[in-house]
Amino acid sequence: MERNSRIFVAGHRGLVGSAIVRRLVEGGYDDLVLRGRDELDLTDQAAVRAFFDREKIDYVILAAAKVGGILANERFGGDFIRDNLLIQTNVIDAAWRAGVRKLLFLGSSCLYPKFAEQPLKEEALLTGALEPTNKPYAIAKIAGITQCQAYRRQYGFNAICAMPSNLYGPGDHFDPEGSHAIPGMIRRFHDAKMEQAPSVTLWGTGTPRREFLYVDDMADACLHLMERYDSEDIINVGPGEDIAIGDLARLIRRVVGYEGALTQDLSKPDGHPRKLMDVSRLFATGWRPKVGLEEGLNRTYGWFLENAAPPAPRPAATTTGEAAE
Ligand SMILES: NC(=O)C1=CN([C@@H]2O[C@H](COP(=O)(O)OP(=O)(O)OC[C@H]3O[C@@H](n4cnc5c(N)ncnc54)[C@H](OP(=O)(O)O)[C@@H]3O)[C@@H](O)[C@H]2O)C=CC1
Ligand SMILES: C[C@H]1O[C@H](OP(=O)(O)OP(=O)(O)OC[C@H]2O[C@@H](n3cnc4c(=O)[nH]c(N)nc43)[C@H](O)[C@@H]2O)[C@@H](O)[C@@H](O)C1=O
Repeated sequence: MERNSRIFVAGHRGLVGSAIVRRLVEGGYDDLVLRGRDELDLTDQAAVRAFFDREKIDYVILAAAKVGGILANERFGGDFIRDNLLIQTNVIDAAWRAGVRKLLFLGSSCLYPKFAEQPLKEEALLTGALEPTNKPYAIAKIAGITQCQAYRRQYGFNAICAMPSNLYGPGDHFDPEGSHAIPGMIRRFHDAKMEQAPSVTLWGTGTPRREFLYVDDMADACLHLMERYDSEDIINVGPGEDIAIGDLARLIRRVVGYEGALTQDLSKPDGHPRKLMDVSRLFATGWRPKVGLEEGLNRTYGWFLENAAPPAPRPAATTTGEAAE
């Protein structure tokens, strides 16, 4: 990608999209095309076609999608499959029709079978039953990968597909119910600290393991792949190490500075028992992550405090009716 290329970052306000914009600006790319959902609804095929006809885009990084944690995926599967099929089908097709030179599509490690051999090689895709909690989302994403591969074979369209591990960092969503594990736990430990609550509830058994990549490393990997990767084969993107959810919770408790107890809500789903990916294909291209989990959590909590923390609870009124000191 040349510094003056016209680059459309779809989903530029999201966790990944905003990190990609930061990384592009840092790299001196000065012709970024950014459209929020309010300006361009990517589920609207006519609007997407008209946008690509008008804007003469050179490169597309598709970081727009309907995304959420395990509970949101379990509860709103219709939204997840519909919106993701529409967004990706519209953008990939319109980009090809408009002569876009290269497009990056983002899958996810949760597309792999629930019980595939670990660490997960890219060849494991479609070799076994999916995890039920995010099957609608996973089926949509697998369709997106298949569309990219079919457009490369039939039309010579240079679309590549990355499979990110779980991601976290500045710009994440901290809603305690709909978010992913790290932002959800940061929010709950923070709220418990502010309210001096005696304990925090952990979803599920805490035994599943997850691989977490800091979002600025993800953004760096996206640019690396846009510059160096032109294969139809999917490519895993992650740090190549994972952590048990229970250990993650204790680490986040320390980062937030909460001193209460941990309880479990076994009514919440565990999801995949593990989905550690084999990242040797990525590492063979010379890329490595830079931000470890504890450092990433500290940076994320700092961003949360600056940008997303709810107002501190008002001190309880004293008997004289004035606020306590
Ligand atoms: N977060 C994670 O742990 C992982 C994410 N991924 C993938 O990375 C990509 C980005 O995810 P992430 O950044 O976390 O998601 P976010 O929810 O943070 O961002 C998604 C973005 O897509 C935009 N969007 C959603 N629907 C539409 C629409 N109809 N029209 C236009 N824009 C739309 C949102 O806009 P708005 O802000 O207006 O809602 C938002 O900016 C996705 O493809 C996801 O599948 C893969 C693995 C892990
Ligand atoms: C990212 C990727 O993968 C996602 O699936 P997931 O990895 O299972 O998502 P998750 O981060 O929400 O949960 C991870 C684990 O953590 C446990 N857990 C504990 N406490 C909280 C908690 O407070 N919130 C959440 N969300 N999970 C918690 C939770 O029970 C589960 O065992 C897809 O939805 C899909 O979005 C996708 O692409």
